[in-house]
Amino acid sequence: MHHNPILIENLSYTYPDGTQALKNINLSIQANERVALIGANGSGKSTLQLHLNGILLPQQGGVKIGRWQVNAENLTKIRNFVGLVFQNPDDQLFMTTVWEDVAFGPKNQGVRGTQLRSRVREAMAAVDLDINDYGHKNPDNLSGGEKKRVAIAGVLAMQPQVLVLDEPSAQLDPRSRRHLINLLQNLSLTQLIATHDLDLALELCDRTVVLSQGRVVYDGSTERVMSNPDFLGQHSLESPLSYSRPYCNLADAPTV
Ligand SMILES: Nc1ncnc2c1ncn2[C@@H]1O[C@H](COP(=O)(O)OP(=O)(O)OP(=O)(O)O)[C@@H](O)[C@H]1O
Repeated sequence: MHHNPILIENLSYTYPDGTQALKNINLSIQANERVALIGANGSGKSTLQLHLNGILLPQQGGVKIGRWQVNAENLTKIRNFVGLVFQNPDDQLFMTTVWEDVAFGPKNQGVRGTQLRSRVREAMAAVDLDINDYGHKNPDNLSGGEKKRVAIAGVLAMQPQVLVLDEPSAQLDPRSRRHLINLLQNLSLTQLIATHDLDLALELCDRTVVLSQGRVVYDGSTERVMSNPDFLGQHSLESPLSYSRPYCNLADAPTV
């Protein structure tokens, strides 16, 4: 039987202080789909993503990852299946060298020896970090964008089926951002990308889910929602640059 990699049904979540962060979320994502998750600050993007590898467990409703319900018993399977890249790489990097950090996940999965070394080498190459230049560095001493790339490499090294990214382009300079976009475009993995970078969403994702105050208020074509400034404005979002600047592509400008 075929299972979608992500299936969320009637999911609600309230933090201990009473903040209702998710309200009856329904979302189904197919294999190899790349979906953008957008919404203003506090709309619930991170809370939703934390449910996808069981850092938060459903209070009401359910989350299925492949064949498995997200619950305490299935956590190991879920975490091998879903790689989550946090918004802040400092929450993810804690070893004393970049090499050890990238190796941490696969080591935990029991990978050793040559296989481990090639996992680390390939994951670092994917994020364009030279293993000879960066392998021995202490992650604490890297720039924000470099840390982000190490965090992504650490997740890729576990060879997940689903990649969940929380604001992957934040802190990246334009060239690293471009590299990241190319990387994500070339990965044949199911991806859910929470982002404020709506141009990145437009470029990478045919489908966008918009959250507003804990609810899904849109699930459909990225082009369609991005070209609707009124709808975006109602949910405290701004049109991406590529739509708000009519002639950013000089070839489209009228000739006088
Ligand atoms: N640990 C927590 N305890 C209480 N409330 C929380 C906690 N974490 C988040 N919240 C609240 O839950 C709501 C959703 O927050 P969440 O971090 O999921 O939003 P977000 O869409 O990821 O925002 P951002 O774009 O700022 O990252 C917000 O109202 C937030 O204040």
